Amino acid sequence: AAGAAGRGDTFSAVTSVARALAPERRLLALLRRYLRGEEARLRDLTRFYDKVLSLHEDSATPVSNPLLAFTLIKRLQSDWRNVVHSLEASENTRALKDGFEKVEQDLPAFEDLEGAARALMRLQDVYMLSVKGLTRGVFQRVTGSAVTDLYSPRRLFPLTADDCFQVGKVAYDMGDYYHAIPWLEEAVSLFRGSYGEWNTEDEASLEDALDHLAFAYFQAGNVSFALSLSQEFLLYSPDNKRMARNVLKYEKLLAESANQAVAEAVIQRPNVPHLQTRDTYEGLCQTLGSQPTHYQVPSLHCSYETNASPYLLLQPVRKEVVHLEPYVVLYHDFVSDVEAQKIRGLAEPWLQRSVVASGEKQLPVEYRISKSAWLKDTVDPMLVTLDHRIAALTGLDVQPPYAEYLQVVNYGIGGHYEPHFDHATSPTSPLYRMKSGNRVATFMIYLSSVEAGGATAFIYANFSMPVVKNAALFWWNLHKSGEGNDDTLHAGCPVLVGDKWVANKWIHEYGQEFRRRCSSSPKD
Ligand SMILES: O=C(O)CCC(=O)C(=O)O
Ligand SMILES: [Fe+2]
Repeated sequence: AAGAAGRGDTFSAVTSVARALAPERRLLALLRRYLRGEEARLRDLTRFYDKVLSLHEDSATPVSNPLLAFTLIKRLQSDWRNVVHSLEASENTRALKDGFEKVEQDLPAFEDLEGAARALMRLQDVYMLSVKGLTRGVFQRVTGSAVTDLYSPRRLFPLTADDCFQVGKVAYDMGDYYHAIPWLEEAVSLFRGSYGEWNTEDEASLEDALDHLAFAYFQAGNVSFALSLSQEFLLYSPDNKRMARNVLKYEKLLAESANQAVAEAVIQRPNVPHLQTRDTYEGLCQTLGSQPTHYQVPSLHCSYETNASPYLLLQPVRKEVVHLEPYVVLYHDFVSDVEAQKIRGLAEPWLQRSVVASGEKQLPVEYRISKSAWLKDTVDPMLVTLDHRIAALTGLDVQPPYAEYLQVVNYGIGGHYEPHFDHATSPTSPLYRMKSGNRVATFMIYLSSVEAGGATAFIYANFSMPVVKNAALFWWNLHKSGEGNDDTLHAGCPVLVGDKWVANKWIHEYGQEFRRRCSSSPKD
């Protein structure tokens, strides 16, 4: 089916995560059938066992009874053989495995596990969340001694030792010990607490977690932690030669450095090269909605926009000027709940992993985690109505090719769009293929609310807009001269909790000549 999540394509949109509930329900039905089968089998074995046992427990078992003698011989010659060689257990297992194979092509792939683990680490970084808290199922920011709940879930979903191990392992395998350490710490501490209990579904054990954590500490320059974790490992697996060699190596290193003062290595968060603006960006994501209000800036105001349009005179839209340079406005209740839901529904079957322009190509990237779909006006008459409304509000021509089709976006787990420009910054950009110039303006509609996170942050303009369901955000990307306005650098913050949907209408330069006068001053 169109839009069905392929393997490795589940984590990048919350809708596709939701779709993964279906195969799990099939697996549950399969396991229930298996358990019923095994219960029946064990009940029958228990019946046979009890029957034979009762014959033996009767001290006066009269072997002289020819009937009893016959059944004893029959049991030993035939019954026991049938019991021991019964195929039922393997038939039950076979059915379980065959059923699993049928579901298998619909299951998330390793890329999904990696993507979901990286999402947790991204949320941990951007919102300064405590890993210990996340493990317990809470979203807490810990700064010094202050603990703030960023979101209080109605029900806690704590993580297991093996869950934490898998997150840590994804970081570990990328050589990212900064993130590997806290997650493996949680894994070790949870595995210690339940030592001796084994869960069938677990991939890892206390030994695995100790092994990885010891090496991560060693890589991070903390030899004494690496040593004590390795020694603990040897308590459980004394015959492991590799670990015994590591212990000797760590002891030697510590003895050598005992005379010199060792500076405790402080491990740095891995740097993302394309994100120089990281600190500002993350600050804006954390302080959701830090836009100045009109009380602070008198020229920012609220009004009912009619724009002399007959359409808007009938139904004015409440307009809030959010920022002046660059000029950003928010139109409240631009769509209704029904319209927002309709647009999401129209797009859903066509959602594909979002791409970004990279040179002349379009590629999926780690810094944009979402799925999106393009909706032509011909898909539904409601989209034409929407275009008319955008045109009435902005005074711009949004007919193709002067504007792009509507791009509907659904964010994934920790989904985000790191700081970027909507307009092309290189003459070879695929955006110019429409031959109607650059993206002069963005009209972005919030089609959902979110529980936490997911604000739209304007980095250089230094404000962020929290998701306001049904509202639309408008801004000019280009100066009147046609030059890109660098102050429009903006981002979609990672979604902490929720299913975030937006729709973009990108309006191009051509066609607007008489609607927005040009100017040779780049400042306009
Ligand atoms: O989701 C957001 O808040 C921003 C989205 C955005 O900037 C984009 O899609 O170009
Ligand atoms: Fe954007």
